[in-house]
Amino acid sequence: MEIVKTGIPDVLIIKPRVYNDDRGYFFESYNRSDFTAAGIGADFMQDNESRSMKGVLRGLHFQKPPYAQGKLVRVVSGAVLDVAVDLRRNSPWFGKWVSVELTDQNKWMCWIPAGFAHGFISLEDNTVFIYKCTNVYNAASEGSVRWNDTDLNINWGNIIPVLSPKDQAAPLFRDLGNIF
Ligand SMILES: Cc1cn([C@H]2C[C@H](O)[C@@H](COP(=O)(O)OP(=O)(O)O[C@H]3O[C@H](C)C(=O)[C@H](O)[C@H]3O)O2)c(=O)[nH]c1=O
Repeated sequence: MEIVKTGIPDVLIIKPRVYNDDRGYFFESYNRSDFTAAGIGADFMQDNESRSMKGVLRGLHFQKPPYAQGKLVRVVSGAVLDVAVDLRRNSPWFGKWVSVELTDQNKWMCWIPAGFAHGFISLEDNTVFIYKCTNVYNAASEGSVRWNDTDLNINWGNIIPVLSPKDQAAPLFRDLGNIF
């Protein structure tokens, strides 16, 4: 596998080695020793899956400490533009964002450490998004930030987004307070 640093060095793109043959393909989607050696979450505690029609935007979400989550995300069907926002106040990239297109064709994964808000917009119908989390779900610890916050100025592309009422009403970045 190839590990690629993004514009925020702690957010990594993992490009797995895909073995194609007449039957189809095979690749290792997770390998504890290789991923841990690359600095990617040691103990994952929960796996999640969601399916989204084209335009669905889920995010930007995080869980507050002590339930902060690192996420190893990928697409098994369809395509997303995946976005991570640095919420770590002492980070040189505080308030900065990176994005990467994850598809069932490139089979890329993205590692988003704890301390980031995460979200994606689905680029195709029936996009199935799966991810490993380094902590369990804790509803009371959930936090979010507005997808189109002008201080963040995230480029989500040209698809008109479809959001949950919760995400439509997410707080502004400037109102988040000191979380990480
Ligand atoms: C996240 C989560 C949700 N739920 C329940 C709570 C709701 O009744 C229902 C849908 O939750 P929500 O609308 O928050 O789902 P998404 O909008 O896909 O949330 C995710 O969106 C972005 C992409 C993320 O990075 C987070 O992992 C996660 O917040 O599932 C659970 O039971 N367990 C969970 O871990």
